[in-house]
Amino acid sequence: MLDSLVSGALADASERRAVRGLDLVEAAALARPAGLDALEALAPADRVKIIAEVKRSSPSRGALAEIPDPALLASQYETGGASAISVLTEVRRFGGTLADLEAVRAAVSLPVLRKDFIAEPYQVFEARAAGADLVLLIVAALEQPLLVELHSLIQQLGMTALVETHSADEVSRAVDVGAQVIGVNARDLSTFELDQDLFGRLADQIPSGVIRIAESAVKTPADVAHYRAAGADVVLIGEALVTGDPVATLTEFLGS
Ligand SMILES: O=P(O)(O)OC[C@@H](O)[C@@H](O)c1c[nH]c2ccccc12
Repeated sequence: MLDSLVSGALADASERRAVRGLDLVEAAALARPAGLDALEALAPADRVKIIAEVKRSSPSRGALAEIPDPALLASQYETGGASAISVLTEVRRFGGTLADLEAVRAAVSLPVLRKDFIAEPYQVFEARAAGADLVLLIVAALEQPLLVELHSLIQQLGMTALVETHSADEVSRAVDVGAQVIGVNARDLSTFELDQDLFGRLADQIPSGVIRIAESAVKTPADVAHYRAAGADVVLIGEALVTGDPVATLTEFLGS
């Protein structure tokens, strides 16, 4: 499944590139005002932080919410106390677009994450051109040399990579590239199985000084507390926020 998500995302990127070539996207990326400091926004604090996700659907859960106005949802996330906004830009299975990300960028003053299946430099330039401050890199989808290349391009463009892992081996690969932000996804992107205890098993392997993010499977304040107790600085939440009242849910989760 992960392979087909990546190849779909690359096919879509190559269609976009046929319309708007690498030179144009690169120029647009370089013309953007400097991005926001995601490392500062997500820095460990005496309370847990939340990255709130704009997510219409997913291959494992199907349709979640229509989200006719992603900018409005993102503003509600900001009001509710989110520290950053994640925007799914994958079209085929998640129903997102880069236009969603641009709209969100214009509506909030928080760092914005491009959540997609990034596997080539063109997609990184697109992210910056659309106003992203953070870009997701999924270790399981990338050979190490490509992970190194994309990670360094993200940094050169003044952005921060959220390097996503799902095993001890992947955490060491993330540490090897010098990741400053490491996520552990409770969902296995090949089988879609959830393991909420995976974060706790891997957290000790993430060096201190690196921001630790627990991703997926948060439905209740107790789930937030569970990840916090296991050492999460930040929790990334999608479904529970798009299917509930965003401000009330965030307020409740941040109080936990
Ligand atoms: O909706 P949830 O269970 O709160 O999960 C959010 C987020 O972690 C999930 O959307 C996600 C984590 N890593 C990904 C990689 C690609 C696509 C989606 C994801």
